[in-house]
Amino acid sequence: MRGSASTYIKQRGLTELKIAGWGGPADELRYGITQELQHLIPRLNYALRGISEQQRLAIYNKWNNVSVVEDIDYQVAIQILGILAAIIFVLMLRNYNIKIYSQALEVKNKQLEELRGNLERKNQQLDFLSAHDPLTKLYNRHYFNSQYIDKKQDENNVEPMCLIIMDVDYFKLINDNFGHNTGDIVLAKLAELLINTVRGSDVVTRWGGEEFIILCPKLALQSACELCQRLAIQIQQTQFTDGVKITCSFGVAQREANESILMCLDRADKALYRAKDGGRNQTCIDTKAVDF
Ligand SMILES: Nc1nc2c(ncn2[C@@H]2O[C@H](COP(=O)(O)OP(=O)(O)OP(=O)(O)O)[C@@H](O)[C@H]2O)c(=O)[nH]1
Repeated sequence: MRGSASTYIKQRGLTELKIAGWGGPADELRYGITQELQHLIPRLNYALRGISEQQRLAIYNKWNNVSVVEDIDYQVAIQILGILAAIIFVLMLRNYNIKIYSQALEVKNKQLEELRGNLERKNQQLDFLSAHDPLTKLYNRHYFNSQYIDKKQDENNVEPMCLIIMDVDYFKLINDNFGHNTGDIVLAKLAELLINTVRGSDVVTRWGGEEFIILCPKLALQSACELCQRLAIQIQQTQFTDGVKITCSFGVAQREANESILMCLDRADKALYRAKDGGRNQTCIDTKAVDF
């Protein structure tokens, strides 16, 4: 078979054919024989054993023209290595880019977090400013209006509720005699005194320049008047600043059934007017609802 493959290769001119495998000269010499000639086998074997190694190689080379090429295709290996290196490089580049991007994202996130915190603080400040008076830190008129005047009140609420309007007497003189700054200090201290004296549930509002409203839920008229007395005494006893002493006038009204807070406030205001008219430093009460 080997002889015929070799002949076939020669006949066809397949001299460039490369066969991977092993078929070196160490191969034993073999022969094929037809059945009729079997009696020649012992003699042929004897003849084969008598062939020297050199002769064997000569026979082999004559009939076996297949050369063994131990060929490793370095070009393919280099190409594969190149592709692998390129893939590794691309992956490393991608990882590097992801790392840089993540770091930049982290910085941006931190900045965003700071901005969010600042915005939240600013919003809280804005919320506070929209509801409070900056000088006294009490609720402002806008807050009182939105919470108690504009909002529909619960008409079925039968709990007593009182409104007190308090105004500083002759406050203009304090400004005139001691200066506007001193006037501001007096107002801020007065606000502190009010907050420290009323109950936690009472709502103290700076209604205007030196005018304040105290909304007292679940408080009967008598108790509201007593609160005014307590406040009047404390205010008279307080040294506000630089020996400045003040007095205040109070108007009180208890909310009638189904009466709006605005109407009740109007009655309290009228009572305050009477207190001022009656000589100041006193409390006046309005007991009946007013028709508009
Ligand atoms: N310092 C200071 N003064 C203020 C402020 N708001 C209003 N005022 C002053 O408060 C004074 C109020 O004066 P008036 O309305 O005449 O009342 P009054 O002098 O208290 O007199 P009666 O209320 O009638 O007892 C004015 O001089 C205002 O300029 C403020 O925020 N700070």
